[in-house]
Parts: sequence; structure tokens; C-alpha cells
Amino acid sequence: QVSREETDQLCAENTGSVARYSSSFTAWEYFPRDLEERRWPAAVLAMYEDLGLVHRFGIERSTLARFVLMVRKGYRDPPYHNFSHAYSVAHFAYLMLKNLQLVESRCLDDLESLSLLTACLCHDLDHRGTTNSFQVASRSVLASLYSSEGSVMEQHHFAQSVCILNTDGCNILSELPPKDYTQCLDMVRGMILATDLSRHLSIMTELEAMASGGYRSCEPRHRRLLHSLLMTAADLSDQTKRWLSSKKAAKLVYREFFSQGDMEKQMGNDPSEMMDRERAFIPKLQIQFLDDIALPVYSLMGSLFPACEEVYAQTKANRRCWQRMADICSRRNATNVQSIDVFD
Ligand SMILES: COc1ccc(Cl)c(-c2nnc3c(C)nc4ccc(C(=O)NCC(C)C)cc4n23)c1
Ligand SMILES: [Mg+2]
Ligand SMILES: [Zn+2]
Repeated sequence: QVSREETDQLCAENTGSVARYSSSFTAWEYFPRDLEERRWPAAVLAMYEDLGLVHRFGIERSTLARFVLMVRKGYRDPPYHNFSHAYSVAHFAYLMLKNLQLVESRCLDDLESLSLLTACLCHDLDHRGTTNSFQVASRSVLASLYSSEGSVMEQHHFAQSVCILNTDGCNILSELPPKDYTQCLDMVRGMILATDLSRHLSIMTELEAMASGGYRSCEPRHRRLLHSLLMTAADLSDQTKRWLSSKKAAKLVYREFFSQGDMEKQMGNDPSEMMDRERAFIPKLQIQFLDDIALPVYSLMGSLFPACEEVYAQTKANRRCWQRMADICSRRNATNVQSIDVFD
């Protein structure tokens, strides 16, 4: 639960316009974590308000304040998958809604906008810093609950979201008519499940077909494909920021991967190279990740939404930096450079 004074303080905070947080708060290059941590909940409230969602869906400000504080409490503190990641992902969804005018251009409707922002905020709730395959290998409680349907962690993230919505005074959807409520929850579920990268990889062909043929908002399948693409674009958005920020984010991801690899070794299992601090050559792994996953996402976004091209360009620039790092390290014979040192 969150305390009354915390809620009252956040609720009373005149979140005002988003410009209070930064004059570049709505710029693609803005790095949301540059805002001091204690102001992140107020910035989330400001995003809901700025998108007109508070007014449109009759959301009580104190309910929204309690909801955001409960979500923040619902995150643990692994190196990467903590509330700062959730807040950053929600901010990128806000940037896409705002800068691509997704509602104004009728690509999405208001309910989808509310679902997208809420799904981003909740999409990694209670993450432990380990992957779906680790849940199954370690026979975790979550695996016993969800492994039959796959996307173990993502199903848990959604279940946690529903728990928070069902907590007294936290249900930001309570004023929605029953049909909209059910539809919103269904979309939030689909959006959170879409952040399972293996699901994303399985719809890449359909996404490419939609991008080349053109988005048809009248087709329900296209709308769901767009939801998935927007979620992955937001989830990976650290890689679209200036080099030092995206490099720092990658460092935190590999800290999580390597501690999982250490646990796998203790369990007597062999970790994949990406998780093994003895074997991983990070610049090469990062180039692979950008080439196989991140760049195609922002390339698709760029072809669907021309205003998104600069995001793709910055991600390509970051890939060139990783390539330079790979060249330097392999000249300096990377094998003896402790793999995590490449970040210093
Ligand atoms: C969208 O969902 C997720 C979920 C979890 C994570 Cl950690 C990430 C994520 N966010 N930033 C990164 C960076 C900088 N590098 C990564 C390198 C590899 C992988 C990975 O999962 N590879 C295996 C897969 C292809 C089967 C994920 C990486 N990643 C995104
Ligand atoms: Mg996730
Ligand atoms: Zn995430």
C-alpha cells in the first residue's frame, strides 16, 4: 500500500504542463532518466494529463496518484528492469503518441492511447532480472503458474497490473463503461504479452508486410500488430538515445544477464554466451542485437511514420559507435579485456 501523505503530496503537486520537467520533454532525444528520480511519478501524471486521458476517461487525480505510486512499489530493484525502465518506456510511448499524432491521425483511438501508456508503465512489474527460460530452468513458482502458455514473465507482469487495478482507490479504469473496461484490459494484456521478444520475432514478417503495404486502421489485425510494434519500440527506446545514455543502459542489461549467468553456473547449467561474463564480447553482442532486433523495429517505425526517421538514424549512429568499440577492443585483443570493462 502507499501512504496517505505520499498520495496527497503527489496529488496536490501541480503537475502542470510537461514543460515544467524539461523544455525538451517532448523531444525524441530527451532522456527521461535525466529528470531527478523523486519527480518521476509527477511526470507520469503530467503525461496522462497532457494526453487528455484524465479528462477523457474521468480519472480521479488521487486515483491516478495512488495507481502510479503502487506501480512504482510493484517494481523490484534489479540493475535494469526496475521502475526507471518502466518510466522510460512509458515516456517513449508518450513521445510516439505526441510526436506521431497517433490519435489525431486516427491510427489509434483514445482507449488504445490509455491502454498503451498504462501497459508501458506496468509491462515489467515485479521483474526479477532474469529471463523466461531461466524461470523454466530454475523451476520458479512463475514457471509452474505460466510456463504452459509461454511468456512466463509477461503473464506475471499482466497479473500484477490487474492486482494493482483491483486495489482500493487505484483503479484508474473504474469510470469506464463495462465494454470499454473489458476492451482496455484486453488491450493492456495483449500489449504486455507483446513485449516478449520471442513473440515480437514471430510477427516480424507480418509487421514488414504491414509496413510495405501500408497501415490499414480499419483492419483489427493491423491495429494489434501496431500495438505490438509500439510496445517493442518503447521497450527498446534506450537504444535510440544519445550514445552515452544508450551505452549506460546496455551496461545495466549486461549486469543483469551476467548475474543470471553466474546463477546458471551455480545451478550446474551452461549459460548462453550472452549471459556468460567469461565468454561474452559485448560490442559484438550489441551489434548483433541492434542488427537483428532494434534496428528493424525503428526501420519499420520510420517507414510507417516519417516523423520517426530521426529515431532510426540515432539508433544507426549508436551501432556505428559499437562497431568502433569492437574494432578498438579486437585490436587491443579483447580476450584479455574483462568484457564489462568495455563500458569504462
Ligand atoms: C523487448 O524485450 C526485451 C526483453 C529483455 C531485454 Cl534485456 C531487452 C533488452 N533491452 N535492452 C537490451 C539490450 C541493450 N540488449 C539486449 C540483448 C539481447 C536481448 C535478448 O533478450 N536476446 C534474446 C532474444 C533475442 C531471444 C535483449 C536486450 N535488451 C528487451
Ligand atoms: Mg519485459
Ligand atoms: Zn521492458
